Amino acid sequence: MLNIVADENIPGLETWFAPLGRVTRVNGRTVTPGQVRDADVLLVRSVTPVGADLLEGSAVRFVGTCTIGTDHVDIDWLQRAGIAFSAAPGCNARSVMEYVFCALAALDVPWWDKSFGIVGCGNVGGRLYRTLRALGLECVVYDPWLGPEDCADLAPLEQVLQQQVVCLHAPLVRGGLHPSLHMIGERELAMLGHGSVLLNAGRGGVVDNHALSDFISARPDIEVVLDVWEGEPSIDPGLLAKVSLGTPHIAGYSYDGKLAGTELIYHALADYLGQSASGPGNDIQDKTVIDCDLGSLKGLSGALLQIYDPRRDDEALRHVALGGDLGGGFDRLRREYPRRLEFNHFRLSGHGSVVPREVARVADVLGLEVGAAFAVKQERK
Ligand SMILES: NC(=O)C1=CN([C@@H]2O[C@H](COP(=O)(O)OP(=O)(O)OC[C@H]3O[C@@H](n4cnc5c(N)ncnc54)[C@H](O)[C@@H]3O)[C@@H](O)[C@H]2O)C=CC1
Ligand SMILES: O=C(O)C(=O)[C@H](O)COP(=O)(O)O
Repeated sequence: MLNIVADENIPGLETWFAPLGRVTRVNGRTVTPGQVRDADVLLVRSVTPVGADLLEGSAVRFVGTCTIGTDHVDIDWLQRAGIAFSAAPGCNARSVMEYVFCALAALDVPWWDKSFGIVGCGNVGGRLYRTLRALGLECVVYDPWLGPEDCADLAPLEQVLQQQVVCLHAPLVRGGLHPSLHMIGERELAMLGHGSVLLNAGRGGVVDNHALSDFISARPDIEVVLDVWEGEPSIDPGLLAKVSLGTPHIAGYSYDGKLAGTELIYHALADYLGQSASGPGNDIQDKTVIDCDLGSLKGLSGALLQIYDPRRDDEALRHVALGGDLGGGFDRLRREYPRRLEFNHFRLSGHGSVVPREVARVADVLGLEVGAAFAVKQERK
């Protein structure tokens, strides 16, 4: 029987993988070579460094990470060792995009009236870019691997950093032509415009956290939102104290996104094993009704917070920091993360009887259903 060793934080682990083999749960942060030596398959999330140190001499023939990011995996070594590898591209991209809008709503930023800069325009940044453009917002993109045929709004990094909201969605790349490690340092931070928002939901190391900490002290006009940090889970409590919103690397933690990661790796493993399998499906419920004010875009922004309010994650992280065990608390918050569903599981409804056409349009672009109780107001031209 196939021996599958897997991070215990993979949702739906037994439901999905038990039909393929015997599943042994391990702690992804502390898994040892001894625990994987006799495994055929290793399934991880982003907290497990995977390479020679863990797998040399093991029986592992397939590694799957149920995440978008792959910076924790030494893919070249796996290739040299003849070990098959799969990641889960795009699985939680919508979750991260929704985090961006909810974070802006939580900071009371009128996002429908801002210019945006995006660094890294792949599954996450690209989804955000297309949504912003569909909303009619100004948005420029820095991505050194893209050309004008991929994106009409490419711009130099300097220009991207001068927008009112700057969103970082680059992977952590340590070498090669375009390394991203500390690509946002003292010099780049100084390019941010007065009163702008800087949000990092890519990887902590893309921003020099030490430089960022000094920068925030000198520039209190900038709102910084950090979901990812250098040194996770033992992040800098001084930096946490300074940011406007700080969350424990959960931007991609919608239940849908996590489950999609599991599902993609399940199919990759089934393919590798030469099995055709449809899998067990998911148990995500139908629409929840949100009672809200849809009389204005500000009201719609408030409705987003009823779906997901990142201030709760921020408060929980600050609370564990006060307790003294920030590293342990950071991981515990992630392990015990509540089930958060994406926008398409909600129907906006509530007081008032008409919704301005613009609000209905924006809700639609964001993937939110407006309840039938509302008649969309036909504004006079
Ligand atoms: N906070 C969270 O919970 C999550 C964070 N992530 C992070 O976000 C990253 C991006 O995710 P996806 O868009 O799905 O990945 P992707 O691989 O689809 O796209 C990454 C994009 O970044 C670009 N890029 C590479 N080097 C760059 C550089 N030096 N400067 C600017 N752009 C660069 C690539 O050309 C590509 O277009 C992931 O690698 C992961 O590290 C992903 C999911 C959840
Ligand atoms: O998919 C990615 O890449 C992410 O950043 C994940 O949201 C990270 O989640 P964990 O693997 O750390 O649980």
